Amino acid sequence: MSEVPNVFSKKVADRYLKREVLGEGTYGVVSKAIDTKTGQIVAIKKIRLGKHKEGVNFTALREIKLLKELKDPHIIELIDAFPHKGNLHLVFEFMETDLEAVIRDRNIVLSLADIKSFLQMTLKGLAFCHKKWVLHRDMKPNNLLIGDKGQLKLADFGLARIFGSPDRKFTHQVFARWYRAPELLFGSKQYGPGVDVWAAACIFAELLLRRPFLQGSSDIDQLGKIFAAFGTPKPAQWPDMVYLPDYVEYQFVPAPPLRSLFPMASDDALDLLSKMFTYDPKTRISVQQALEHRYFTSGPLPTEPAKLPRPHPKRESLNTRVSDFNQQEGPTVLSPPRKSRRVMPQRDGFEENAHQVEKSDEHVNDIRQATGERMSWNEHAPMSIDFSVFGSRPPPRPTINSADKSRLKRKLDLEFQQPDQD
Ligand SMILES: Nc1ncnc2c1ncn2[C@@H]1O[C@H](COP(=O)(O)OP(=O)(O)OP(=O)(O)O)[C@@H](O)[C@H]1O
Repeated sequence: MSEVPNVFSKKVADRYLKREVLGEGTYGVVSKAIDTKTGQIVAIKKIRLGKHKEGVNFTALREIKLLKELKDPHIIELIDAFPHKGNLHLVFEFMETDLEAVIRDRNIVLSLADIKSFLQMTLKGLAFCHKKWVLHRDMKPNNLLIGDKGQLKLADFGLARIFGSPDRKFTHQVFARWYRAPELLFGSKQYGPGVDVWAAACIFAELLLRRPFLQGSSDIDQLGKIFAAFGTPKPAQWPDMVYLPDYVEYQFVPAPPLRSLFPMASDDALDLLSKMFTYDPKTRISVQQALEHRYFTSGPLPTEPAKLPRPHPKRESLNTRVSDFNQQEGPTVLSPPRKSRRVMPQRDGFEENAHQVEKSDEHVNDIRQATGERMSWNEHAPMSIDFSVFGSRPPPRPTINSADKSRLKRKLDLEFQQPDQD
């Protein structure tokens, strides 16, 4: 802590002694603090009220009260909430690190049992909230906090509902897109718990690959990445898709075998993944069903939380993230006709991919070498495959013209510019 005198003595609401800033997220700055009433270390999130300048409305206050009552071993406890100098302060239990730090720490080897344990705790937290009819809507590894005994807890639960969908203009918010379900990307306004299941599946995939699985650079590109991985959905597979507000037709591409994307995963893991990544939210597995999947009872059993690997010191700058991840190439957006605009994943590269992926471990090692990945992981180490290595040449740039581009962007990003109505 560099400027101890300034921050150390700051007392908020006659109870909390604010310490250093831990970071800044979508809704505002988070600081470490001591609760003088209990002696407990806490994290205080100062919510910028922004559009809600007139104050937090009654509904928001009621929702916050509800969040305070959501108590579960896998949910971050909201200890207190109070207004201070025109900002709303939310006081949470303090957590040591988060899942993003675990995934990114290359000194950490994650065994299949560790991955199972992290996923199980994530799903347990979600199951508790879904039972209480609360959705998370912004699941991503940095919202999964990890305590000093290895316990994983979901953070930021319900905030999207209270304060509106996060404003994607914040740099760090681009990551949230990678975890968005296809129905959200197609503009669905009547989504349900399936959005959290999709996001949990992306996190499961990320634990296996040790890199974000579907790194779209725009909402259109995100759908392109999803379709490249699982095949373009046919209407029979997802009948409601064509009626979604922002539906655009994408060129059909077949799905490569799931095994080719996750060579190290067990059959049970792949089966669960495919059920969580089901396109139609109506047939997507629920969190409770996912928890009852045989993946969790077949060996290796989930590692006990206290025995899970944890990074040493945490807390890196939010700004380092973009450059850390190797962004994948975007899909090709074909020119109009407007109504039948099509977006297609990089087809050539992908066919090559499908051909190549009938592979052995030897092939996996080739890919590792091609991507410059470390070879030091042991047998249990998860691996990571970069889609882009399959295509030998970079895809052509999107040919969509700028007027159409801004129209499409407006359409697809609309919900981020307005607080949610629900
Ligand atoms: N309960 C907590 N205990 C310890 N650190 C926390 C806690 N909550 C948040 N932090 C840390 O504070 C910083 C900001 O967190 P915040 O949740 O506001 O944003 P974020 O998770 O980084 O991004 P986003 O808002 O996009 O989810 C992060 O470094 C986060 O790990």
